[in-house]
Amino acid sequence: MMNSGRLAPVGDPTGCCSLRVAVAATRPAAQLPGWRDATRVRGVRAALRGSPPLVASGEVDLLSARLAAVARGAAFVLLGGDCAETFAGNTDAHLRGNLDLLARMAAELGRRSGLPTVGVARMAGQFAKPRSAATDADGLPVYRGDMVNGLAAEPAAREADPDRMLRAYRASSTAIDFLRASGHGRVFTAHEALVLDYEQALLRREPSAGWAPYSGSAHFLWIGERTRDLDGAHIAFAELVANPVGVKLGPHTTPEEAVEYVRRLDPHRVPGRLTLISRMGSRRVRDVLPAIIEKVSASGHAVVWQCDPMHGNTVTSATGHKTRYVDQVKDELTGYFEVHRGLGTFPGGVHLEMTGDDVTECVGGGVAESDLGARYETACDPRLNPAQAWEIATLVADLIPTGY
Ligand SMILES: O=C[C@H](O)[C@H](O)COP(=O)(O)O
Ligand SMILES: C=C(OP(=O)(O)O)C(=O)O
Ligand SMILES: [Mn+2]
Repeated sequence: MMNSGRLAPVGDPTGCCSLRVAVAATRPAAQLPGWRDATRVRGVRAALRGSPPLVASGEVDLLSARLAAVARGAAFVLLGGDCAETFAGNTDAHLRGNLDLLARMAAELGRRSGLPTVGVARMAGQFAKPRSAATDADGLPVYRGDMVNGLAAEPAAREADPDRMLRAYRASSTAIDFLRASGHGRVFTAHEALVLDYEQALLRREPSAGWAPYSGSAHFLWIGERTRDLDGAHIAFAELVANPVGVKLGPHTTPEEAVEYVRRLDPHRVPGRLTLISRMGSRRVRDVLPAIIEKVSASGHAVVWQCDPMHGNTVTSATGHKTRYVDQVKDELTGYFEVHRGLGTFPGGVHLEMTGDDVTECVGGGVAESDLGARYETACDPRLNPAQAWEIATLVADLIPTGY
Protein backbone atom coordinates (compact mmCIF):
# COMPACT_ATOMS: atom_id res chain seq x y z
CA MET A 1 0.00 0.00 0.00
CA MET A 2 1.28 3.40 -0.90
CA ASN A 3 1.31 6.09 1.70
CA SER A 4 -1.08 8.82 0.66
CA GLY A 5 -2.83 11.80 2.11
CA ARG A 6 -3.79 15.40 1.63
CA LEU A 7 -1.46 18.29 2.14
CA ALA A 8 -2.65 20.94 4.51
CA PRO A 9 -3.35 24.17 2.64
CA VAL A 10 -0.34 26.44 2.91
CA GLY A 11 -0.42 29.64 4.83
CA ASP A 12 2.33 31.49 3.04
CA PRO A 13 3.60 34.58 4.80
CA THR A 14 5.85 35.49 1.87
CA GLY A 15 2.75 35.75 -0.28
CA CYS A 16 4.37 33.44 -2.81
CA CYS A 17 1.63 32.44 -5.25
CA SER A 18 -0.30 31.40 -2.18
CA LEU A 19 -3.63 30.87 -3.87
CA ARG A 20 -2.30 28.53 -6.56
CA VAL A 21 -0.11 26.69 -4.07
CA ALA A 22 -3.10 26.25 -1.81
CA VAL A 23 -5.14 24.84 -4.68
CA ALA A 24 -2.36 22.40 -5.54
CA ALA A 25 -2.09 21.45 -1.90
CA THR A 26 -5.68 20.30 -1.63
CA ARG A 27 -5.22 17.60 -4.29
CA PRO A 28 -4.74 13.99 -3.25
CA ALA A 29 -1.02 13.27 -2.91
CA ALA A 30 0.63 9.86 -3.11
CA GLN A 31 3.78 8.85 -1.24
CA LEU A 32 3.74 11.64 1.33
CA PRO A 33 5.44 10.96 4.66
CA GLY A 34 3.19 10.35 7.63
CA TRP A 35 5.05 12.94 9.75
CA ARG A 36 5.06 12.16 13.44
CA ASP A 37 4.51 15.73 14.62
CA ALA A 38 2.20 18.06 12.65
CA THR A 39 3.10 21.08 14.76
CA ARG A 40 6.75 20.56 14.07
CA VAL A 41 6.01 20.26 10.34
CA ARG A 42 4.56 23.76 10.42
CA GLY A 43 7.67 25.02 12.23
CA VAL A 44 9.99 23.40 9.71
CA ARG A 45 8.03 24.78 6.79
CA ALA A 46 8.25 28.25 8.28
CA ALA A 47 12.01 27.85 8.76
CA LEU A 48 12.42 26.74 5.15
CA ARG A 49 10.30 29.61 3.88
CA GLY A 50 12.62 31.98 5.70
CA SER A 51 15.77 30.38 4.27
CA PRO A 52 17.61 31.48 1.13
CA PRO A 53 16.84 29.57 -2.06
CA LEU A 54 19.52 27.04 -3.00
CA VAL A 55 19.54 28.01 -6.67
CA ALA A 56 19.12 31.37 -8.37
CA SER A 57 16.37 32.09 -10.88
CA GLY A 58 18.96 33.30 -13.40
CA GLU A 59 20.63 29.88 -13.28
CA VAL A 60 17.25 28.22 -13.77
CA ASP A 61 16.65 30.41 -16.82
CA LEU A 62 20.03 29.41 -18.20
CA LEU A 63 19.08 25.74 -17.89
CA SER A 64 15.75 26.50 -19.59
CA ALA A 65 17.67 27.99 -22.52
CA ARG A 66 19.91 24.93 -22.69
CA LEU A 67 16.91 22.60 -22.65
CA ALA A 68 15.28 24.61 -25.43
CA ALA A 69 18.37 23.80 -27.49
CA VAL A 70 17.99 20.13 -26.58
CA ALA A 71 14.33 20.22 -27.65
CA ARG A 72 15.34 21.38 -31.12
CA GLY A 73 18.11 18.82 -31.45
CA ALA A 74 21.00 21.24 -30.99
CA ALA A 75 22.26 19.86 -27.65
CA PHE A 76 22.11 16.69 -25.54
CA VAL A 77 21.48 16.28 -21.82
CA LEU A 78 23.08 13.85 -19.38
CA LEU A 79 21.35 13.65 -16.01
CA GLY A 80 22.89 11.35 -13.43
CA GLY A 81 23.82 10.56 -9.86
CA ASP A 82 22.72 8.60 -6.81
CA CYS A 83 19.30 7.02 -6.56
CA ALA A 84 19.16 8.28 -2.99
CA GLU A 85 21.62 10.77 -1.58
CA THR A 86 22.34 10.32 2.11
CA PHE A 87 23.47 12.71 4.83
CA ALA A 88 26.39 10.40 5.65
CA GLY A 89 27.40 10.35 1.98
CA ASN A 90 27.40 14.13 1.63
CA THR A 91 31.18 14.17 1.73
CA ASP A 92 33.89 15.73 -0.35
CA ALA A 93 35.00 12.34 -1.69
CA HIS A 94 31.52 11.13 -2.67
CA LEU A 95 30.31 14.40 -4.19
CA ARG A 96 33.58 14.87 -6.06
CA GLY A 97 33.49 11.30 -7.40
CA ASN A 98 29.92 11.63 -8.64
CA LEU A 99 30.47 15.05 -10.14
CA ASP A 100 33.74 14.11 -11.84
CA LEU A 101 32.09 11.06 -13.41
CA LEU A 102 29.16 13.13 -14.67
CA ALA A 103 31.46 15.80 -16.07
CA ARG A 104 33.76 13.28 -17.75
CA MET A 105 30.81 11.51 -19.36
CA ALA A 106 29.21 14.75 -20.52
CA ALA A 107 32.53 15.85 -22.03
CA GLU A 108 32.93 12.53 -23.83
CA LEU A 109 29.36 12.63 -25.18
CA GLY A 110 29.91 16.19 -26.37
CA ARG A 111 33.26 15.40 -27.96
CA ARG A 112 32.06 12.32 -29.82
CA SER A 113 28.61 13.56 -30.87
CA GLY A 114 29.67 17.10 -31.67
CA LEU A 115 26.68 18.34 -29.65
CA PRO A 116 27.04 20.50 -26.54
CA THR A 117 26.08 18.21 -23.67
CA VAL A 118 24.35 19.69 -20.64
CA GLY A 119 25.33 18.01 -17.35
CA VAL A 120 22.61 17.82 -14.71
CA ALA A 121 23.49 16.25 -11.36
CA ARG A 122 21.08 14.16 -9.29
CA MET A 123 22.66 15.91 -6.35
CA ALA A 124 22.06 18.55 -3.70
CA GLY A 125 18.47 17.51 -3.00
CA GLN A 126 17.84 13.89 -4.08
CA PHE A 127 16.99 12.89 -0.50
CA ALA A 128 13.44 11.51 -0.76
CA LYS A 129 12.25 8.23 -2.23
CA PRO A 130 8.88 6.93 -3.41
CA ARG A 131 8.48 3.25 -2.59
CA SER A 132 6.49 0.30 -3.91
CA ALA A 133 5.39 -0.86 -0.47
CA ALA A 134 4.68 0.93 2.82
CA THR A 135 6.55 -1.65 4.89
CA ASP A 136 9.76 -3.63 4.44
CA ALA A 137 10.43 -7.35 4.83
CA ASP A 138 10.61 -6.95 8.63
CA GLY A 139 7.26 -5.18 8.76
CA LEU A 140 8.87 -1.82 9.56
CA PRO A 141 7.79 1.38 7.81
CA VAL A 142 9.86 1.47 4.65
CA TYR A 143 12.86 3.81 4.28
CA ARG A 144 11.75 6.87 2.28
CA GLY A 145 15.03 8.72 1.98
CA ASP A 146 17.09 10.70 4.48
CA MET A 147 14.76 13.69 4.10
CA VAL A 148 12.03 11.59 5.72
CA ASN A 149 13.41 8.79 7.91
CA GLY A 150 16.47 6.67 8.63
CA LEU A 151 17.72 3.57 6.82
CA ALA A 152 18.54 1.62 10.00
CA ALA A 153 16.12 -1.26 10.49
CA GLU A 154 14.77 0.03 13.80
CA PRO A 155 11.27 1.36 14.54
CA ALA A 156 12.56 4.70 15.88
CA ALA A 157 14.73 5.33 12.83
CA ARG A 158 11.85 4.68 10.47
CA GLU A 159 9.56 7.32 11.97
CA ALA A 160 9.03 10.21 9.56
CA ASP A 161 10.81 13.09 11.29
CA PRO A 162 10.04 16.61 9.94
CA ASP A 163 13.37 17.97 11.20
CA ARG A 164 15.00 15.85 8.53
CA MET A 165 13.70 18.36 5.96
CA LEU A 166 15.95 20.97 7.56
CA ARG A 167 18.88 18.56 7.52
CA ALA A 168 18.19 17.88 3.83
CA TYR A 169 18.16 21.61 3.13
CA ARG A 170 21.49 22.07 4.92
CA ALA A 171 23.06 19.06 3.21
CA SER A 172 21.84 20.36 -0.16
CA SER A 173 23.29 23.76 0.62
CA THR A 174 26.66 22.15 1.38
CA ALA A 175 26.53 20.18 -1.86
CA ILE A 176 25.62 23.28 -3.88
CA ASP A 177 28.57 25.12 -2.35
CA PHE A 178 30.75 22.22 -3.40
CA LEU A 179 29.33 22.30 -6.95
CA ARG A 180 29.94 26.02 -7.28
CA ALA A 181 33.51 25.64 -6.07
CA SER A 182 34.22 22.54 -8.10
CA GLY A 183 35.50 24.26 -11.21
CA HIS A 184 33.14 22.25 -13.39
CA GLY A 185 31.43 25.39 -14.78
CA ARG A 186 27.75 25.24 -14.86
CA VAL A 187 26.51 21.96 -13.73
CA PHE A 188 22.87 22.08 -12.85
CA THR A 189 21.04 20.22 -10.05
CA ALA A 190 17.93 18.03 -10.15
CA HIS A 191 15.84 15.81 -7.93
CA GLU A 192 12.40 14.26 -7.74
CA ALA A 193 9.82 16.73 -6.41
CA LEU A 194 8.31 14.34 -3.90
CA VAL A 195 8.03 15.81 -0.41
CA LEU A 196 5.71 18.70 -1.12
CA ASP A 197 6.05 20.21 2.36
CA TYR A 198 9.69 20.81 1.46
CA GLU A 199 9.20 21.80 -2.16
CA GLN A 200 6.37 24.24 -1.50
CA ALA A 201 8.31 25.96 1.26
CA LEU A 202 11.20 26.58 -1.14
CA LEU A 203 9.13 28.31 -3.83
CA ARG A 204 10.22 31.90 -4.37
CA ARG A 205 8.57 34.55 -6.52
CA GLU A 206 10.82 36.30 -9.02
CA PRO A 207 9.94 39.98 -9.47
CA SER A 208 11.83 40.28 -12.76
CA ALA A 209 9.81 37.41 -14.21
CA GLY A 210 6.34 38.73 -13.46
CA TRP A 211 6.51 37.28 -9.94
CA ALA A 212 6.62 33.75 -11.34
CA PRO A 213 7.18 31.07 -8.66
CA TYR A 214 10.60 29.50 -9.03
CA SER A 215 11.64 26.44 -7.12
CA GLY A 216 14.62 27.36 -4.99
CA SER A 217 15.37 23.70 -4.24
CA ALA A 218 16.94 22.71 -7.60
CA HIS A 219 17.28 23.88 -11.17
CA PHE A 220 15.25 20.97 -12.55
CA LEU A 221 12.56 18.93 -10.83
CA TRP A 222 10.79 15.84 -12.03
CA ILE A 223 7.64 14.01 -11.00
CA GLY A 224 8.10 10.28 -10.51
CA GLU A 225 6.25 7.31 -11.95
CA ARG A 226 4.43 6.71 -8.65
CA THR A 227 3.16 10.29 -8.21
CA ARG A 228 2.26 11.32 -11.76
CA ASP A 229 -1.52 11.05 -11.24
CA LEU A 230 -3.00 13.79 -13.42
CA ASP A 231 -5.43 14.75 -10.65
CA GLY A 232 -2.81 14.61 -7.92
CA ALA A 233 -0.91 17.26 -5.98
CA HIS A 234 2.49 16.51 -7.53
CA ILE A 235 1.43 17.30 -11.09
CA ALA A 236 -0.44 20.36 -9.81
CA PHE A 237 2.78 21.46 -8.11
CA ALA A 238 4.79 20.97 -11.31
CA GLU A 239 2.27 23.12 -13.17
CA LEU A 240 3.06 25.98 -10.79
CA VAL A 241 6.79 26.24 -11.04
CA ALA A 242 8.71 28.34 -13.52
CA ASN A 243 11.60 25.85 -13.60
CA PRO A 244 11.85 23.28 -16.36
CA VAL A 245 10.16 20.08 -15.18
CA GLY A 246 10.07 16.41 -16.07
CA VAL A 247 7.66 13.51 -15.75
CA LYS A 248 8.68 9.85 -15.64
CA LEU A 249 6.67 7.69 -18.01
CA GLY A 250 6.41 3.99 -17.16
CA PRO A 251 5.23 1.24 -19.51
CA HIS A 252 1.55 1.72 -18.64
CA THR A 253 1.50 5.32 -19.84
CA THR A 254 -1.00 5.88 -22.63
CA PRO A 255 -0.40 8.32 -25.51
CA GLU A 256 -3.48 10.23 -24.34
CA GLU A 257 -2.01 10.64 -20.85
CA ALA A 258 1.28 11.81 -22.31
CA VAL A 259 -0.47 14.49 -24.32
CA GLU A 260 -2.35 15.58 -21.24
CA TYR A 261 0.96 16.07 -19.37
CA VAL A 262 2.16 18.17 -22.28
CA ARG A 263 -1.00 20.25 -22.34
CA ARG A 264 -0.95 20.81 -18.57
CA LEU A 265 2.76 21.29 -18.02
CA ASP A 266 3.62 23.20 -21.17
CA PRO A 267 0.55 25.40 -21.68
CA HIS A 268 2.58 28.22 -23.23
CA ARG A 269 4.41 25.96 -25.68
CA VAL A 270 7.89 26.78 -24.46
CA PRO A 271 10.44 24.48 -26.13
CA GLY A 272 12.21 22.40 -23.47
CA ARG A 273 9.92 23.44 -20.62
CA LEU A 274 8.83 19.81 -20.27
CA THR A 275 11.02 16.72 -20.31
CA LEU A 276 9.30 13.38 -20.81
CA ILE A 277 11.44 10.68 -19.23
CA SER A 278 10.74 7.27 -20.70
CA ARG A 279 11.46 4.37 -18.29
CA MET A 280 9.71 1.51 -19.99
CA GLY A 281 12.07 -1.40 -19.41
CA SER A 282 14.08 -3.07 -22.15
CA ARG A 283 11.27 -5.43 -23.09
CA ARG A 284 8.59 -2.77 -23.53
CA VAL A 285 10.33 0.31 -24.89
CA ARG A 286 10.09 -0.62 -28.57
CA ASP A 287 6.36 -1.40 -28.29
CA VAL A 288 5.12 1.33 -25.99
CA LEU A 289 7.19 4.41 -26.77
CA PRO A 290 6.44 4.98 -30.49
CA ALA A 291 2.73 5.76 -30.07
CA ILE A 292 3.53 8.15 -27.21
CA ILE A 293 6.11 10.04 -29.22
CA GLU A 294 3.85 10.19 -32.26
CA LYS A 295 0.96 11.63 -30.30
CA VAL A 296 3.11 14.17 -28.46
CA SER A 297 4.83 15.21 -31.70
CA ALA A 298 1.45 15.68 -33.36
CA SER A 299 0.48 18.06 -30.54
CA GLY A 300 3.18 20.43 -31.78
CA HIS A 301 4.78 20.92 -28.33
CA ALA A 302 8.60 20.83 -28.38
CA VAL A 303 9.48 18.59 -25.42
CA VAL A 304 12.81 17.11 -24.39
CA TRP A 305 12.81 13.32 -24.61
CA GLN A 306 14.96 11.55 -22.07
CA CYS A 307 15.53 7.84 -21.44
CA ASP A 308 15.92 6.46 -17.93
CA PRO A 309 17.06 2.91 -18.68
CA MET A 310 17.37 2.03 -14.98
CA HIS A 311 13.94 1.93 -13.34
CA GLY A 312 12.20 -0.38 -15.80
CA ASN A 313 14.99 -2.94 -15.46
CA THR A 314 15.21 -3.55 -11.72
CA VAL A 315 15.32 -7.21 -10.69
CA THR A 316 16.25 -9.28 -7.66
CA SER A 317 19.37 -11.41 -8.12
CA ALA A 318 19.72 -15.00 -6.96
CA THR A 319 21.81 -13.54 -4.12
CA GLY A 320 18.80 -11.47 -3.01
CA HIS A 321 20.15 -8.09 -4.13
CA LYS A 322 18.06 -5.51 -5.92
CA THR A 323 20.07 -5.12 -9.09
CA ARG A 324 20.15 -4.21 -12.77
CA TYR A 325 21.92 -5.92 -15.64
CA VAL A 326 24.06 -3.56 -17.70
CA ASP A 327 23.06 -5.50 -20.83
CA GLN A 328 19.39 -4.72 -20.20
CA VAL A 329 20.21 -1.07 -19.52
CA LYS A 330 22.06 -0.99 -22.85
CA ASP A 331 19.21 -2.75 -24.61
CA GLU A 332 16.64 -0.23 -23.39
CA LEU A 333 18.89 2.63 -24.51
CA THR A 334 19.37 1.00 -27.90
CA GLY A 335 15.60 0.57 -28.25
CA TYR A 336 14.98 4.17 -27.24
CA PHE A 337 17.38 5.49 -29.88
CA GLU A 338 15.93 3.09 -32.49
CA VAL A 339 12.42 4.34 -31.82
CA HIS A 340 13.47 7.96 -32.22
CA ARG A 341 15.42 7.18 -35.35
CA GLY A 342 12.38 5.45 -36.84
CA LEU A 343 10.16 8.45 -36.12
CA GLY A 344 12.66 11.15 -37.02
CA THR A 345 12.48 12.65 -33.52
CA PHE A 346 15.40 13.74 -31.37
CA PRO A 347 16.40 11.48 -28.43
CA GLY A 348 17.39 14.43 -26.26
CA GLY A 349 19.07 12.79 -23.30
CA VAL A 350 19.65 10.01 -20.81
CA HIS A 351 18.99 9.76 -17.08
CA LEU A 352 21.20 7.39 -15.10
CA GLU A 353 21.64 6.21 -11.53
CA MET A 354 25.41 6.07 -11.17
CA THR A 355 28.24 6.92 -8.80
CA GLY A 356 31.93 7.66 -8.91
CA ASP A 357 32.37 5.12 -6.10
CA ASP A 358 33.57 1.71 -7.22
CA VAL A 359 30.46 -0.12 -6.05
CA THR A 360 29.13 -3.56 -7.03
CA GLU A 361 25.40 -2.95 -7.35
CA CYS A 362 24.66 -3.63 -11.05
CA VAL A 363 25.71 -6.77 -12.90
CA GLY A 364 27.98 -6.49 -15.95
CA GLY A 365 31.21 -4.76 -16.88
CA GLY A 366 33.24 -7.10 -14.70
CA VAL A 367 30.72 -7.42 -11.85
CA ALA A 368 29.12 -10.89 -11.55
CA GLU A 369 26.02 -11.70 -9.50
CA SER A 370 28.29 -13.34 -6.95
CA ASP A 371 30.20 -10.04 -6.55
CA LEU A 372 27.16 -7.96 -5.61
CA GLY A 373 27.72 -8.33 -1.87
CA ALA A 374 31.27 -6.96 -2.01
CA ARG A 375 30.44 -3.25 -2.22
CA TYR A 376 26.69 -2.96 -2.25
CA GLU A 377 26.34 0.50 -0.68
CA THR A 378 23.24 2.13 -2.11
CA ALA A 379 20.49 3.30 0.23
CA CYS A 380 17.84 2.50 -2.39
CA ASP A 381 18.40 1.48 -6.03
CA PRO A 382 21.52 -0.08 -7.59
CA ARG A 383 23.83 2.39 -9.35
CA LEU A 384 26.26 1.98 -12.21
CA ASN A 385 29.87 2.15 -11.06
CA PRO A 386 32.37 4.25 -13.07
CA ALA A 387 33.39 1.42 -15.43
CA GLN A 388 29.77 0.48 -16.11
CA ALA A 389 28.73 4.09 -16.54
CA TRP A 390 31.58 4.65 -18.99
CA GLU A 391 30.44 1.62 -20.99
CA ILE A 392 27.00 3.23 -21.21
CA ALA A 393 28.49 6.59 -22.21
CA THR A 394 30.42 4.90 -25.01
CA LEU A 395 27.27 3.25 -26.31
CA VAL A 396 25.22 6.45 -26.09
CA ALA A 397 27.93 8.48 -27.83
CA ASP A 398 27.63 6.15 -30.82
CA LEU A 399 23.83 6.38 -30.84
CA ILE A 400 23.34 10.16 -30.64
CA PRO A 401 22.26 11.28 -34.10
CA THR A 402 24.44 13.93 -35.69
CA GLY A 403 23.17 16.49 -38.15
CA TYR A 404 19.67 16.32 -36.75
O1 LIG B 1 14.25 5.02 -6.84
C1 LIG B 1 13.17 4.65 -7.11
C2 LIG B 1 12.23 4.04 -6.19
O2 LIG B 1 12.32 4.58 -4.94
C3 LIG B 1 12.51 2.63 -6.14
O3 LIG B 1 12.75 2.12 -7.42
C4 LIG B 1 11.39 1.93 -5.49
O4 LIG B 1 11.96 0.83 -5.00
P1 LIG B 1 11.17 -0.26 -4.17
O5 LIG B 1 10.40 -1.07 -5.18
O6 LIG B 1 12.27 -1.03 -3.52
O7 LIG B 1 10.29 0.43 -3.20
C1 LIG C 1 11.94 6.82 -8.24
C2 LIG C 1 12.61 6.98 -9.36
O1 LIG C 1 12.18 6.66 -10.56
P1 LIG C 1 10.72 6.27 -11.06
O2 LIG C 1 9.79 7.31 -10.55
O3 LIG C 1 10.87 6.30 -12.55
O4 LIG C 1 10.43 4.91 -10.54
C3 LIG C 1 13.98 7.53 -9.37
O5 LIG C 1 14.36 8.17 -10.35
O6 LIG C 1 14.71 7.28 -8.41
MN1 LIG D 1 15.93 5.00 -8.15
